[in-house]
Amino acid sequence: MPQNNTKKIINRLNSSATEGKKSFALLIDPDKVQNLLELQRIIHTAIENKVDYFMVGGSLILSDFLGPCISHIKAQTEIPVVLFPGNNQYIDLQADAILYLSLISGRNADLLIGQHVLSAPILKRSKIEVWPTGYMLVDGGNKTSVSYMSNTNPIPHDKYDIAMSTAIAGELLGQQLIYMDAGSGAEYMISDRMIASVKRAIDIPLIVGGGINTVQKAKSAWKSGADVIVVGNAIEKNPELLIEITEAKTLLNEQLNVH
Ligand SMILES: CC(C)=CCC/C(C)=C/CC/C(C)=C/CC/C(C)=C/COP(=O)(O)OP(=O)(O)O
Ligand SMILES: O=P(O)(O)OC[C@@H](O)CO
Ligand SMILES: [Mg+2]
Repeated sequence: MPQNNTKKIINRLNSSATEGKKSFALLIDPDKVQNLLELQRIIHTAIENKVDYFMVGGSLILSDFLGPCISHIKAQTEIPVVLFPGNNQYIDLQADAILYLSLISGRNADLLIGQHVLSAPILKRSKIEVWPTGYMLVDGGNKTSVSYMSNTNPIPHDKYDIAMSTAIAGELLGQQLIYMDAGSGAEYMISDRMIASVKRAIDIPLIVGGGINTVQKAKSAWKSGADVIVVGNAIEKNPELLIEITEAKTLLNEQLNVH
């Protein structure tokens, strides 16, 4: 059975990026959801404030909440749910799309191609949109779950040329998105200068995440060139931040004259 070739959601993401419209993805880690009531509260706030994407996933998922998280969101909204899997076990085909991550900042063959071989047939048979994504870890000051679990060295925080060359290589290899991540709960987010140099070098959308924990950091990531920012930890700690960030996004898009 063929893959869904229409790829409506990534096409929309591409158009927004081309127009310069900024987007916001809320990352939900199924293991951090205490109960369905709490999940319901965050989903409700996210829908009310019109987040652009839900991302669901983690480096290590121990709970049985991945499926219920996705079905709860899907039951209430058309906002796309995008899987953000740490490995081929964390796939749930109820999601609308999957970040098909290849960890191009690392030299771990399993995360460059191994997990893909294991998951390719099931994805090919499904209707989920598969988004080929060059995933780049950048040092954010502390050891994060993703750097430990991936057993790779992140790109040093101030090595702009390495980041730029890696992103270009990803694009030339056919990746459709670049995701630069300082890792969940990073001490410091990716620098404005690195975001700007990567954005200038590529013609595909740029997703930035890791350590974005204030509205100022969200704005500076967008202004530096991120098309989509991803926030997880900080909203788990303070759900009000979701409202502030979505307001800042609306304002910025108005200033940029993109709606
Ligand atoms: C192709 C398929 C099916 C999987 C790809 C697998 C790859 C390449 C993964 C890259 C390495 C990795 C472990 C990514 C996980 C990134 C992720 C979902 C991070 C979310 O945050 P956590 O790392 O769970 O942070 P916490 O410590 O805050 O829970
Ligand atoms: O949890 P935070 O630090 O917001 O990071 C989000 C995401 O980029 C992690 O992979
Ligand atoms: Mg996690």
